Amino acid sequence: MAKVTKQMALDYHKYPRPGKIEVIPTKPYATQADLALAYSPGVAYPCLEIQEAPEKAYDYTDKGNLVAVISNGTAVLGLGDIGALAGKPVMEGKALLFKIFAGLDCYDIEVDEKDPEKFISIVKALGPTFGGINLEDIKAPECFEIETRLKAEMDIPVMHDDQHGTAIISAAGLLNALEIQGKRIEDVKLVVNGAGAAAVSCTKLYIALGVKKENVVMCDSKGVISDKRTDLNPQKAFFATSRPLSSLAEAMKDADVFLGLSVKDVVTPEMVKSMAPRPIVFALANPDPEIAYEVATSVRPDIIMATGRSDYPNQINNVLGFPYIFRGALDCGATEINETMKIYAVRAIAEIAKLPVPQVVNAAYGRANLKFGREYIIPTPFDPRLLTAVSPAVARGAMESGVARRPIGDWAAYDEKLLRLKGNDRKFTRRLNEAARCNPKRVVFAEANTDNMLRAATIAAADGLCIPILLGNEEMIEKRAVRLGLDISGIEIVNLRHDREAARREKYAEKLSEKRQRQGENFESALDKMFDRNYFGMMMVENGDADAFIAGTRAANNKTGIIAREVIGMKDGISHFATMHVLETTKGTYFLADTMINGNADEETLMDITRLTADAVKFFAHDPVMAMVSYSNFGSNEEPECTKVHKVVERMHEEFPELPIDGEMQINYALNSAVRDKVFPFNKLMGKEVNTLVFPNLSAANAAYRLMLEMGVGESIGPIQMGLKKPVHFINVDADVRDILNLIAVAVLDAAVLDNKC
Ligand SMILES: NC(=O)C1=CN([C@@H]2O[C@H](COP(=O)(O)OP(=O)(O)OC[C@H]3O[C@@H](n4cnc5c(N)ncnc54)[C@H](OP(=O)(O)O)[C@@H]3O)[C@@H](O)[C@H]2O)C=CC1
Ligand SMILES: CC(=O)C(=O)O
Ligand SMILES: [Mg+2]
Repeated sequence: MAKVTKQMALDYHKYPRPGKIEVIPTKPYATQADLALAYSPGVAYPCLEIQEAPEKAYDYTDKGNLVAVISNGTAVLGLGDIGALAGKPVMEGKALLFKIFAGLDCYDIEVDEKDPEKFISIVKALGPTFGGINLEDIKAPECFEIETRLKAEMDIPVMHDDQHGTAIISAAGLLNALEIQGKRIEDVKLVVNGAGAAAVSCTKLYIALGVKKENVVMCDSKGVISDKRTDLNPQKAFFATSRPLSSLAEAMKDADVFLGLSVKDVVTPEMVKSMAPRPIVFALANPDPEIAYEVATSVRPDIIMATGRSDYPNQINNVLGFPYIFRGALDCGATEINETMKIYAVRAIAEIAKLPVPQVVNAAYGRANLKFGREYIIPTPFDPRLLTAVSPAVARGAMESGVARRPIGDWAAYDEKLLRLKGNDRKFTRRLNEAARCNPKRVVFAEANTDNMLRAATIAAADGLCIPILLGNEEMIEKRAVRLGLDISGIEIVNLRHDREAARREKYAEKLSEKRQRQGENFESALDKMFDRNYFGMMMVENGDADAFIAGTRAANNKTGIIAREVIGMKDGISHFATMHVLETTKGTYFLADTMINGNADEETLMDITRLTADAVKFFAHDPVMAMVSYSNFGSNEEPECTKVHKVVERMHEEFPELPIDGEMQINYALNSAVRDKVFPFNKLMGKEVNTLVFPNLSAANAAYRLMLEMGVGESIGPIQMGLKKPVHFINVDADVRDILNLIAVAVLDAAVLDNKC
């Protein structure tokens, strides 16, 4: 599982633009008429409708899909009172999670106000904007009063996630952990460390699920909460014990369950050793738990251990709950999030962990075999079933408890809606990365001495995406890593110019000269070439010492392309290689070729590009529907540039009659099937949506994909090399880390398919 360094986290937040979220319009805005509808004068009509009937805000605005994450920064993660502004990255993070996991729009709102009364009135005044309010990282005891008042005074669901989100997720984990450990909830002795927002709510929910209050001991920063203490607020006083316990260590003796929602490192190995047989330890302080996972599991092999971290098994983090809880609540117009809804959510989450784990989840966690048990008591945040299980459960809970203003009638249609939502978040890119992680391959980075390549290689290694081999001078690479704050320990570095590589250089030179003797290559000239990182790196792939090769941020692609032809060679029956870009847009996934290599493609070259593109689209498990793009339509212009495309279309129809391909055609006809089918009813793509565009030349293809990217079209993957015998890929000079990571995934998958293993 991925380990992150400080530098990786800072870079992630800073590049390519600061922060993690943006606002994207959902309606057309291109014309004067659009603007007259979006704003004045047209906008006045929905305003007046809403004035007359306020519930119409759910029809005419984003209110029903919009959540606010609101914090005053007084208890941010386990970092304490770091202030509203410093908490913003956490709140932006939650906004991102709302969007990607549940399709909910979300604004993060950091309020610089610690006075509960003033904070309440600020949040209350924001009510008209939102469909729900997620209070976050507000310290106890103020959070209790704040939440209680806002719930009572607002007509939309308000939930303090640190209290109830944590309670719901950890309760689901607890039910499953008890089942595995063979303990009954009514019998267990529970020790809770922390008596703040999260701890109080978790313990109350556990009691609602069956834990006996007299079996609970709670501690705060001053020690055991006993009935002798005079400094207790009402929430703490509720849990005060009469047992004569003076410390956490004493309380932990013979306890069945420990729940930590406090601060790091307050639990010792001795305390865990003293617990009852088959103990359960939830050490949930973030980012560092009350006791480290390795330490607790090493002293008690019979333990079930959970933390709030993603880099250990059993992550109990409220991300498993809040997106889906708010989704369900908003979709049925719930006025609140109540106990019934919470308990329904607990049971739904707990049940998912017992079902067989989908491959995408295993792949996301680099695991082959997640299975209900000691190291898997709770679903992982990447489990796509959470949305379709938890949101309907929450909505049913709302309806049964009578708080749903817009009850769901058609559950099948609701499931459909949720399934559609699941498909919206960079599906292609995610699947690509998940598939690559199934079978990570050895990837040579010829340009490990550039910042972005080194960053990408390090992330890919940590993420289990590939096994990087860095080409270059160890000292320089290590210095660069230190400067960038990257942890490259365990990553192989090959200094191809060093004496210790002499034997390998000679072996590769022999192979290359043998292969190319009839092109005038002798051993000496080949040996010279082995001092060049591109030759050496590609020879590693050719010789089986690596599975894939990546370069390009430094070298001109046409030069590396020539080397690739010499070293790797072309696929059978193909004379030209080419590149394709995949673009993920809000309209769907598109494949564009040739975006990078063939300057003036003649008919033969275009034929190769077209064949290769059809195969490459199939490689990505898509059915190609191909338009051959030009500035003329089906022979309407007889310029050589158009007839070239026309002839390729004819040849493709002859050679591949089953392949949906047509042209030449202008881009608007390619992308608008209704207009195309109306104007050219004879076209062979009738009723089909084109997903693959082959351009007549490099200028057009390159300009098209770059134009779309500059216009903010979304994620692009490429350039994906097509036509060489082995996975050798060249990235753009201006590639950022994300581009390189995507291309690594392509290269790994390419290598895995060559190996026939994935
Ligand atoms: N994994 C997850 O999903 C979640 C984890 N958390 C984590 O739980 C922790 C608490 O969060 P939250 O409840 O929001 O914060 P609060 O500020 O509301 O509560 C913190 C509590 O920890 C207690 N505490 C501090 N130091 C110690 C100590 N040495 N021994 C015992 N108790 C101590 C405080 O005691 P006192 O009352 O005396 O000040 C207080 O009761 C944080 O680390 C947070 O990251 C929170 C939510 C979700
Ligand atoms: C996860 C979370 O909300 C917290 O640690 O505060
Ligand atoms: Mg929190």
